[in-house]
Amino acid sequence: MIRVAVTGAKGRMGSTVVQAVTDASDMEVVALFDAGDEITPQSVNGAQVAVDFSIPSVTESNVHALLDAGVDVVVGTTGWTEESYARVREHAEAAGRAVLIAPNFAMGAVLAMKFAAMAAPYFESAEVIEMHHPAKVDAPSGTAVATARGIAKARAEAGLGEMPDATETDELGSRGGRVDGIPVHAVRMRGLTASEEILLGNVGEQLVIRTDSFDRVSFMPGVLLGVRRVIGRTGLTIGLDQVMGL
Ligand SMILES: NC(=O)C1=CN([C@@H]2O[C@H](COP(=O)(O)OP(=O)(O)OC[C@H]3O[C@@H](n4cnc5c(N)ncnc54)[C@H](OP(=O)(O)O)[C@@H]3O)[C@@H](O)[C@H]2O)C=CC1
Ligand SMILES: O=C(O)C1=N[C@H](C(=O)O)C[C@H](O)C1
Repeated sequence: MIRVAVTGAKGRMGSTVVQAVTDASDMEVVALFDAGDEITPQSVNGAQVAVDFSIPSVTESNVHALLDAGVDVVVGTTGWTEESYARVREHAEAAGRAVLIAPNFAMGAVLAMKFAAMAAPYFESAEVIEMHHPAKVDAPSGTAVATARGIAKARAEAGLGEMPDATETDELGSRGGRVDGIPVHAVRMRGLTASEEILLGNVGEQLVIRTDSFDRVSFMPGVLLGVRRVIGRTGLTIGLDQVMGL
């Protein structure tokens, strides 16, 4: 049995993870953490892997505390930067432990990011629209940032230049934010859970890649896969695709 701790255990995602781990035949929940609970070598209660779905402002410090407690970590919380990745990579390597950080654990979203990067070199224009429930505290979504970065990297490697855009005035920021030059638009709407549309355009054609999570159970197969695959690794892995052989 894999002994699992969950941080952010009372949250929307954390409580769904607790149920999924409880239902998995090869795992058991051994520790739960929420705001105010201290993560120590004692309080992790022998956990081998922790799953963090907390909040962007605390996720990095949770990961450092979990590594200090001798636990590998699977992270779904957003808000990571190149600098925080670097600090965690260094800590995990020094500790001989593993951290897997994934902006999205839903299979559809993981594949949509992959397909977008594959398609990007063949289209003049690319924009990302992410759509989420109104209780989400961060924008743009971690998934949209990762999608845009993947598109930008693929465009750069293919030698593509600036996208066509004649906009001269945009006082309201209507053209969206830019992630590595790719426009990203965020919608917050009652009724939604998590959706993303990637629009790619050429003269006379458009490709739309869309992924929808209608329920948080959609993230659970990926989270459980991450728990199983993080064991035995060392250092930092970014993206579920990296442990899926994609
Ligand atoms: N990678 C993926 O596939 C997915 C990622 N996410 C991301 O996961 C994160 C959580 O989302 P969601 O579950 O909707 O958010 P919630 O706000 O529902 O849950 C966050 C939980 O973390 C708790 N918390 C606050 N501080 C701490 C702390 N120091 N240590 C441990 N727990 C703490 C909160 O407690 P309190 O309310 O008392 O402050 C709350 O219970 C977000 O960043 C979201 O973007 C979401 C879905 C999928
Ligand atoms: O807050 C959410 O709900 C989600 N957050 C992640 C993100 O920011 O990409 C993953 C998914 O979109 C749901």
